[in-house]
Amino acid sequence: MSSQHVPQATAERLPLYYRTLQHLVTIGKTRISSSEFGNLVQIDSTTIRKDFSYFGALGRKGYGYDTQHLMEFLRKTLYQDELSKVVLIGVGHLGTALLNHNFQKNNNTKIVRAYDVDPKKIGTEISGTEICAMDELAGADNHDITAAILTVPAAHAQEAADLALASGIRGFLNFSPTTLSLPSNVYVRHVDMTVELQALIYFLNHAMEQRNSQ
Ligand SMILES: NC(=O)c1ccc[n+]([C@@H]2O[C@H](COP(=O)([O-])OP(=O)(O)OC[C@H]3O[C@@H](n4cnc5c(N)ncnc54)[C@H](O)[C@@H]3O)[C@@H](O)[C@H]2O)c1
Repeated sequence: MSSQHVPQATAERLPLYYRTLQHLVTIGKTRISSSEFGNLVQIDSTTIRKDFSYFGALGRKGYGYDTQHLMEFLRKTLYQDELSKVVLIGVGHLGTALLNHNFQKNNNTKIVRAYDVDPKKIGTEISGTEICAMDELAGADNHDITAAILTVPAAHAQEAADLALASGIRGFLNFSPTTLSLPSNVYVRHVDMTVELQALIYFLNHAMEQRNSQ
């Protein structure tokens, strides 16, 4: 990313911008205004212009944004021109679904190995990805692995993360409903559909209350 400090909220919106631009390029739309783009991603155009301004002059007044140029810029910014290898830990219901999906629409991220403690699963494959024993994780050289996806029961998330950390992994996408205690140079993102749904329900009800009071 650019050397200028990019706020976390901006960085978190970039993948959505990138995915939308990929779609626009695919359908042959060559340029777009910030307000039109805002309608597509449901973010106000001021925020969009501010987000892009952190990266220099990406658009032109009166012209808008060149979709191909912006998409290529974001691809580099998001490191999508390199293959990111990840591992998955915990091959249960959720882990199996993620392995079957394996980022098929995104050629730049791949689950290269999975780990579990269940002897019945170890040594088998799901959609071509081998399931290895957890015991092998600590000894594995995972320095080329960008991140670990944690889909283990909450009670085992910390021990699984510690083993992954010992093997050199510095990024975690944690689906287990628990907080992890990890060094400050490790980056963790939590994914929780319950939290997302609660936020959605709150916003829906809040919007309804506001409409009723008008
Ligand atoms: N974030 C979300 O929105 C969301 C949604 C669904 C489930 N979850 C969470 O994801 C996790 C997995 O859910 P699930 O339904 O797939 O569970 P599951 O019980 O079907 O699968 C868990 C898997 O983890 C393995 N496992 C247990 N201990 C392990 C360890 N120490 N190391 C490696 N593997 C281990 C088990 O053998 C099993 O294969 C749970 O923590 C659940 O709460 C989160």
